[in-house]
Amino acid sequence: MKILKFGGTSVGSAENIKTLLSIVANEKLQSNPVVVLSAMSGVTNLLTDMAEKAERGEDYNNGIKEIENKHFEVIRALLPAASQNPVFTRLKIFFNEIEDLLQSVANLQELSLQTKDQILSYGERCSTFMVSHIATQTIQNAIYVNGAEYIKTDNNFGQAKVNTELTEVLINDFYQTNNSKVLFVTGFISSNSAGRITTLGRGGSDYTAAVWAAALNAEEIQIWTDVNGMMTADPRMVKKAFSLPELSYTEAMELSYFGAKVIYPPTMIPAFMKKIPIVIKNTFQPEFEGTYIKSDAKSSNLPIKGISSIDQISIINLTGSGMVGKAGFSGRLFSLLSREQINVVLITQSSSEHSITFAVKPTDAAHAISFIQKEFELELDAKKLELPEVEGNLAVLAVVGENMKRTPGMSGRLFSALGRNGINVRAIAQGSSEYNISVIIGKDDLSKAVNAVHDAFFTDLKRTLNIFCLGTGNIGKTLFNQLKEQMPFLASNNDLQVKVAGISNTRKMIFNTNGLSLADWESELDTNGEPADLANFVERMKGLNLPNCVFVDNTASEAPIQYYQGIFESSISIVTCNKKGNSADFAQYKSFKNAARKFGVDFYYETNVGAGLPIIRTLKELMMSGDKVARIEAILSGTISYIFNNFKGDAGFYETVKEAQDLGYTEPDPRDDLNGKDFMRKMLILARDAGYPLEASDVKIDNILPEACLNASSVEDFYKELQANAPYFEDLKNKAKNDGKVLRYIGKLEDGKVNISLQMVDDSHPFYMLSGSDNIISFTTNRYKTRPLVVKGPGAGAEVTAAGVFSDIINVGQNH
Ligand SMILES: NC(=O)C1=CN([C@@H]2O[C@H](COP(=O)(O)OP(=O)(O)OC[C@H]3O[C@@H](n4cnc5c(N)ncnc54)[C@H](O)[C@@H]3O)[C@@H](O)[C@H]2O)C=CC1
Ligand SMILES: N[C@@H](CC=O)C(=O)O
Ligand code: NA
Repeated sequence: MKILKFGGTSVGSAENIKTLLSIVANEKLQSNPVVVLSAMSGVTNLLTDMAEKAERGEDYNNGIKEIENKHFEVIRALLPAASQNPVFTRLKIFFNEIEDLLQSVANLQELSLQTKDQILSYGERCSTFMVSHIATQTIQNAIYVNGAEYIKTDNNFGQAKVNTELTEVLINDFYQTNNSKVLFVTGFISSNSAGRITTLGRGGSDYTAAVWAAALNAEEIQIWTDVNGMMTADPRMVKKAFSLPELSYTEAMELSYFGAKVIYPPTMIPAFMKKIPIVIKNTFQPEFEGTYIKSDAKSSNLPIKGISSIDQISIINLTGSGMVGKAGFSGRLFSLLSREQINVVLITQSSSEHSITFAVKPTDAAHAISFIQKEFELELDAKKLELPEVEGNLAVLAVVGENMKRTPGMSGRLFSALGRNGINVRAIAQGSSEYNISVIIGKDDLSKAVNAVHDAFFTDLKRTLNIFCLGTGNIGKTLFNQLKEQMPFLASNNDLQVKVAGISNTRKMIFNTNGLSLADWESELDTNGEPADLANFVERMKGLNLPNCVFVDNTASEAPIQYYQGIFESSISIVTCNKKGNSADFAQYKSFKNAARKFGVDFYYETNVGAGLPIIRTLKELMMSGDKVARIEAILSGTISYIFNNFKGDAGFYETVKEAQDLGYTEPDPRDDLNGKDFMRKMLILARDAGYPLEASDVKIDNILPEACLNASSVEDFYKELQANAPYFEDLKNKAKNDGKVLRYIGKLEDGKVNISLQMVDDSHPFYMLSGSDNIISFTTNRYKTRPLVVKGPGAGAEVTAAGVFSDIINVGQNH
């Protein structure tokens, strides 16, 4: 025999009651279930509200009308007219009794807990009477049972304690003579030895179900609610939360203690004691298997079962020498708090015994402090104890699961997820059961923390990276295309989901925490974007406080650089192809590196040198393993490389530069390429990464342009000057050709000095053979001494650059 308990929403409307009855009818095919019902959703609140209004002498009549309508609407919808009258009549009697009670409350302007229980009891009585009567239409032998008559309690109105022995006898006696029937039992309500109504407190209908199940040794309790069982986290906070197929009783207890509102486990203890399995089912999706809570839950391979949280908590810190070595101190403290009915959520004590921290509900904090001040007055006066301090605006996050037991690395995983996301942990507690690790963090960080921790533990799910992208030009646009194309690949091969949470260019900006569509981000930005505002873009990114966050700078602008430091400080990683940051003054370059390290995030800029070619990471890996760079020789301007590779035969210089620009090789301002500045930036970044604290002014640059071209005040003028100076470039070309050589613009770092020079090289030079926008770099180091390490390939262009930015982003993802 099974106990089926339905919550408020399941009896909340005609439609839902129909579903409920079909579930009961289906169960009846196996055996007659005992059905426990709650009040219709909203009714208990209405009754409470009316009772309180009556006590204050306010008008409460609208409430009765509302309750009446709720029930009558269902009756009219589900019963044929001829069968409605007996139900109307009985409910009318109930409503009259409620009115009488409220009238006496109003007369006395006093609401005792006893009277309140009496008033609240009508919620379950009305719903259960109504549903049982409707049930008789389709279910044979359905009867109404006032559960208050069989659950006997003490006189603790509002939260009565069950007299188990007596209750079990009464339930069994009743059941013996009625087991051929389908019993519809009121949840939540009970009675004392004098027969007065009492109630079972929070989760009371679950309690009723558990008490009946224990008394009758039921084979299972089904809790029918409106969600898919117990989930790994609150689905309103964590979109990726999923339903758990099985949990142990302990895990269910731990998960529910902090937050998961599906059941209130203390009420299930009678069932736990008798090892009766509990299954949480969804009335609105009956085919869903549900979550099984049982003593022999199959051990799953999930590292944890879930993450629960409380978003409102305060902590109280007690410090002082008076505590050291005093065995009775914490005993006194916590018996005081328990005596005063202050619920302590979590406790930590440092091993020096110099301080105790405990967490309470914010509404209890002030009381706790004043009780402590009274209790420890002597110690406070003698300065053996400091005045207790309260800290508010905090939250608790707890990871829960029996698999954590004796598994090293669990707390490591928790804290590194929190650390990488810049979440400061105020206090920590781990039960010695090792089923639960709880941390106290800032309330504003809770959602970010729960999501980051969920990603860190449930690694079979796709981890989410939230990226905020600045720049939608040549590179930015190409990156979005690549991301769009590679999404399915990333999901299946890297378990990674990249969400573009914000985009800005110089005109407009837009945000979407669910991820902007990569198919139509452009029209989305145009039509729904707000005017761009860089400071605001950065502030909003920080304010959203999303987990696993990356700022991607695809501009050529100096403007974003001033925000890098603050972005790192907010524990947000940066990926950039923009060289302006790393090539400004050395102190700033250094401070970015330090900030990224200090705040535990990544700063990746592979495309600063040689676009997607693995140059920065090659150098970094050499340096990390202790190698020393003796010399770097390199061609690092894709634009100039392209020009020298194609400025041949009849080709004109001006036309070749134009081609390079059209192919997407040049900087937004092509003068930056031709005047050597872009090359200089790359050499400077390499030299710095190789350990030389150089400034831009330390780099000597051979100029390849005539004065007039260098001085051009606009790009348009620049191109005009290139045309006007055609003979100069023709001359250069012919000179090289006549000597059987090619033109090469080569950068060199040696003995800590950097220069970039125009050279004519013959076919014996390793840089002779290049084509397209090829870059080449050769590293001579302690280990690569006689033959250098060489990297060569296309060093400019939108596809290869965006690909480099893309792989930097993926690398950040791998570190999460
Ligand atoms: N083209 C190439 O082969 C390579 C380019 N790069 C770098 O890529 C970067 C981007 O180049 P392109 O895409 O060609 O430039 P672009 O001029 O096509 O696009 C730049 C984008 O940045 C936006 N932007 C500029 N300032 C901004 C600000 N303050 N706030 C918001 N948005 C702003 C612009 O609106 C535009 O959407 C440059 O830093 C360049 O050095 C790096 C390696 C190779
Ligand atoms: N404009 C640059 C592109 C890469 O940084 C170049 O030509 O090399
Ligand atoms: Na590179």
